[in-house]
Amino acid sequence: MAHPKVREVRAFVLRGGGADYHDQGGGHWIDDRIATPMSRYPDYRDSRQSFGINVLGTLVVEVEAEDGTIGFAVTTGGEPAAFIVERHLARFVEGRDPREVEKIWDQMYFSTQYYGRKGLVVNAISGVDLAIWDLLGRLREEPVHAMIGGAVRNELQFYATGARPDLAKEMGFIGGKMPLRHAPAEGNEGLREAVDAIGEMRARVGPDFWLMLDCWMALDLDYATRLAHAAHEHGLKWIEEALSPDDYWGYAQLKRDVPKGMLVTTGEHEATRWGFRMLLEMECCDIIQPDVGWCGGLTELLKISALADAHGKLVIPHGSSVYSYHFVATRHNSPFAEYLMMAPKADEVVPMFSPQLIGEPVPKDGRLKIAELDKPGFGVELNRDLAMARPYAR
Ligand SMILES: C[C@H](O)[C@H](O)CC(=O)C(=O)O
Ligand SMILES: [Mg+2]
Repeated sequence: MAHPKVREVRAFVLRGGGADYHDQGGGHWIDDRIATPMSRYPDYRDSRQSFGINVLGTLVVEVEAEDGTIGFAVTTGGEPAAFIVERHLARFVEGRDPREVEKIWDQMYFSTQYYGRKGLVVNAISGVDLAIWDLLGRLREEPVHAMIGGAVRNELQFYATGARPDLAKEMGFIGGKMPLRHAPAEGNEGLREAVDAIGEMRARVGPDFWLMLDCWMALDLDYATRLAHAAHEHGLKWIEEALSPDDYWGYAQLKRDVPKGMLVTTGEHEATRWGFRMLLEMECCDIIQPDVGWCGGLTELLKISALADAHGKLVIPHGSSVYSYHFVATRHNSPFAEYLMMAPKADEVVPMFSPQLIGEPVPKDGRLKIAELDKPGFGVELNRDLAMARPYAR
């Protein structure tokens, strides 16, 4: 059957929120004091922007077919990722049938393996892969979830990440994940403050609401274990990304040492089936949290998810808005999704990738009907009123 080939791949850079959700203005909870691996340096403790968390900005990838249909995706990676897309990856997509997602992915990954494998390069690959899936959906007039097996439920349920799990509860979410503010360099006093903050939040949300803690790679094994035990009395459901993503051994030990009933989660900074194989085979966690815009795209997430399923583990993707929702709809081992509270005070539900996407669905009462995803591709449009640069146009 004839199918339009890809005419051109284009990579743009955009600033200000959106897919680079850490690129927010002043006063946003996400740039408040949050524990990070850089917290060991007092100069970089108060704001993650101080050490450059938002230097990259958003990457927009467009893939245009010969008939003029354009698929697109947004992720992080900014200008360096735009270079990789235009000057390296585009050659494996242009002139190709977009249905060859496997071959294209394979060629993008193995041609960059000598300088890639994780991080920025796989981030760039993810952007191209998602844009191809969006293009395929538009060409076939099918939502992405229908092309990857179809929805297994009628609606998605969400937990919310943000500074105010108490408000998330009022908004109908099934749980709230709060950021950890203090890192090991701040000593036992910081640990006590962290546990008190969890206790205070528990008092506000009551005994049954899921309460989780995001540690953004800030801890060492000893501190994470002590924190987990101290937080257990406040019914902490899971401790997330406690350690460096490279410390598989530490995660395996932490999972053995946390109090019974507390879950260990990680994986938002992990990539590809090979990275997740380490987490799964070494029994590092209970839930893996790949970010579809960083882990290798949807083509790779499907493999990661099958691997997790075979290990009896849940896949709850990190953030990623519609790019996650279409996936979560289709997998029994993804029973709920994350919603990142992008309102500066975490006090209202706003589109996660605002202002970059138009028509981005948001949870209502902590839920989203799959019918809202029933549009071609990922079902969103790019806000073309925003200033986009194409630094590496060919
Ligand atoms: C709140 C966390 O520090 C981070 O910004 C987001 C994240 O890790 C998550 O949503 O999970
Ligand atoms: Mg996290």
